[in-house]
Amino acid sequence: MHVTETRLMPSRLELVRPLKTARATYWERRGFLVQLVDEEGRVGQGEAMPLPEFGTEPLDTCELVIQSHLKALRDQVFSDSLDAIEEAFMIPRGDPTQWKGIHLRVEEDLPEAPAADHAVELALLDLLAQRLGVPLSRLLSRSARSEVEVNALLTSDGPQELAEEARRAVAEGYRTLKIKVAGRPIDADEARVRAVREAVGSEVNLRLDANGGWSEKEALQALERLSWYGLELCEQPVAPDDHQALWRVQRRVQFPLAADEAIANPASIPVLLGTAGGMPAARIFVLKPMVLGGLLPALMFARQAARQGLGAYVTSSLDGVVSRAGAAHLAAALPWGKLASGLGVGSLFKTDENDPAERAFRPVGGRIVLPDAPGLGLPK
Ligand SMILES: O=C(O)CCC(=O)c1ccccc1C(=O)O
Ligand SMILES: [Mg+2]
Repeated sequence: MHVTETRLMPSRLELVRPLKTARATYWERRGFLVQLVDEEGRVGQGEAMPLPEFGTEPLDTCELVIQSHLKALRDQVFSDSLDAIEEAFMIPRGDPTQWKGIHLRVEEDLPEAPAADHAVELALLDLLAQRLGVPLSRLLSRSARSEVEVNALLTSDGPQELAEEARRAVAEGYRTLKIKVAGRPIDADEARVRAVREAVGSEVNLRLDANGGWSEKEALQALERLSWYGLELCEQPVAPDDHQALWRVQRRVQFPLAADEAIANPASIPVLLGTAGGMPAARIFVLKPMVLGGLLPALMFARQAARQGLGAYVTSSLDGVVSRAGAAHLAAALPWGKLASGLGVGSLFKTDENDPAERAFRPVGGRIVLPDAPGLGLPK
């Protein structure tokens, strides 16, 4: 492919109402849209929405690194392959006269910037899949599924409102509900989880997310009490850097724990997966492409987890539709499709309901049916 033109535009999304997690409260999201144009006028799209509380770079670093990547890509010609895209983000070794393809990270002093890498990787993947005439999910895996199940993220605070929101989600067709917990007394969370379970009955999966907001002792107390209501899993019950605590809590509870914030640090991945010698610290991994630096690193992680007998699912990090589209294609390409993905956040933003891209990736009946068009399949 030949990148003849690059574009970078700021983007901003306002939430309908603030989203409170144990880690931060979000009112809006800011980031960048990237477009890459090839020699035949095709346009590949990518997006960065950094989430520094989850280990990505801040907004200003993100912009600088995207600019550096775009400069390195402009007027370059390279092979139409996933390998070429994967290699572009690695620091090349050895004799520079022997280097093949493109290299975006030649300068060692370019800061780590997973959200910036994500944006440029996604635009390259969209463009490559369009050039090859296949949906992005099929480019990632020949056995990709055509649709993905998603969870409903419930955002109310009080038990009654939460129960009402849960009822609406189940009536819409969602089979998995996700509730943010921690950052409040355990009694309050118990009242919330109980209200939801009573509202929706025993067949619906209830998934919790503590966003690292409990101490080990609190996590054990809370999860013992909340497990009474039947839990599918709990994301990140304890602090992200305490893998030992995660492992100890996992040994004490009957349902799987999912490592989310913990996997942002690449150095901890072998410990979490159990490939460093010990037991895995969690049974499931939450893959946020924005935090992991793109779809390809996330897919590698999922394949490694599957080899260890561990599960994985994809969630957005409260992103715009371009990122959510990419994450949906990744979810369809994961080795396991059993766990619902966290991609139904479009309705949390003040976006135009009739925007064709939002419509294409909005869950219907609790699932997203991927477009059949080449690339991301984002309508023009
Ligand atoms: O999983 C979902 O439904 C949406 C993603 C989500 O909950 C989230 C959104 C922004 C920041 C962190 C998280 C999280 O999973 O911890
Ligand atoms: Mg989470």
